[in-house]
Amino acid sequence: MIKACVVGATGYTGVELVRLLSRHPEVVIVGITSNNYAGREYDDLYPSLKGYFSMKCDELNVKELIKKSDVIFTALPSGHALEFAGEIISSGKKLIDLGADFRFDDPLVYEKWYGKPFKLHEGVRRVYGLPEIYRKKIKNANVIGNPGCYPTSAILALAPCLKYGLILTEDIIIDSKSGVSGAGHSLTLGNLYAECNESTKAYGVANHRHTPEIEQELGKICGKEIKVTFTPHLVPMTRGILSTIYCNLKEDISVKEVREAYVDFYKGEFFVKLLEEGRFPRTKDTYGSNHCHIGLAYDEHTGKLIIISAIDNLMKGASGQAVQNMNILFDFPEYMGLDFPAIYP
Ligand SMILES: NC(=O)C1=CN([C@@H]2O[C@H](COP(=O)(O)OP(=O)(O)OC[C@H]3O[C@@H](n4cnc5c(N)ncnc54)[C@H](OP(=O)(O)O)[C@@H]3O)[C@@H](O)[C@H]2O)C=CC1
Ligand SMILES: CC(=O)N[C@@H](CCC(=O)OP(=O)(O)O)C(=O)O
Repeated sequence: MIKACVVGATGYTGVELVRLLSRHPEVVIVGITSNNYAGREYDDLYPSLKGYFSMKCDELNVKELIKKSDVIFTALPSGHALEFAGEIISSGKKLIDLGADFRFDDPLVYEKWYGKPFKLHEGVRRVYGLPEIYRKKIKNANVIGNPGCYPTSAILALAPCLKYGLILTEDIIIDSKSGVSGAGHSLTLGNLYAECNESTKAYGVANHRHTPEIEQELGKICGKEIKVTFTPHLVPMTRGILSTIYCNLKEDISVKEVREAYVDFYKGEFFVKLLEEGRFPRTKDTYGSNHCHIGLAYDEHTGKLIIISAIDNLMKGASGQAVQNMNILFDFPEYMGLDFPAIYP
């Protein structure tokens, strides 16, 4: 059994992590922290876990957490994990950060978009934690920068096309919709029921901070700099991300070849499912699961390839993916503790 701590256990991704880790056959949770609820019983705060997990929330004390754990998950607003990552790494323990602190190859990009100074600590072997692309590197890393939710949906959808050079790298448009849990549990006017129910809005238009993350990863896959148009939308549901992507298929490529490329790229991948021709993903089919569903269509009228992906933002978009990364780090089967379908309907 390995010992795990969750820092920021009372946020939406934190609760999802606790739900998953408390049922994981090879993990025991030895510490949980909260900012506002230190001293409170966890299953009092989250009755959904009554009978499964009970523990008092602690204030954050990094030294104490390091002493008792093998792996520390940080589910905090960006900027915090950077402050104590060095201490965790020098102790030989592993860090899986669900925020953005360790996602960027270029510190200047992180500093520009997240407004915090970046320093990479000595001994850090950092990796972008998208298992379907970086599995081998994840194995040897000690810090995992768990991907953002929108980037996970966009990168998994586009990776085969870019890897095999099937589309033009210009004019890629990513139109994404997210459920409100994507914004976390802090009180924000725009996320109140009366503001977002029966309403859909675009936000972060032409300047969302997931744009550079998506561009970094797509650029590495195809070996050249890439620019994308990315527009996120808030839709009135709790969980889920649906991304509809428009791109230009190269003239000599058939849609049959595209399908074959996806089948090949995701061969043996438990968590990524390519839907049959004519079928398209729905967030409902990934709700509560770690799966990503992908659908493909070719618009003969415009020559556009349309790729649609669906994930659960708290699962494949955050905590499920974090557990998948932990499984790789500790040599457990990748699907351990994640081997269940979506909740339907
Ligand atoms: N929600 C999502 O779908 C996704 C989120 N992420 C990223 O994961 C991270 C966590 O997100 P999410 O769970 O939604 O956020 P929440 O706002 O729901 O939770 C944040 C957690 O961090 C704690 N916290 C906040 N400020 C501090 C502080 N100064 N010191 C110590 N603890 C603090 C909170 O404690 P308290 O409860 O006491 O306030 C809470 O436990 C973020 O970086 C987010 O960007 C990534 C992918 C998807
Ligand atoms: C609906 C909603 O508000 N979603 C969040 C995505 C959160 C996230 O993944 O952000 P990080 O990159 O900071 O981890 C947003 O758009 O900011």
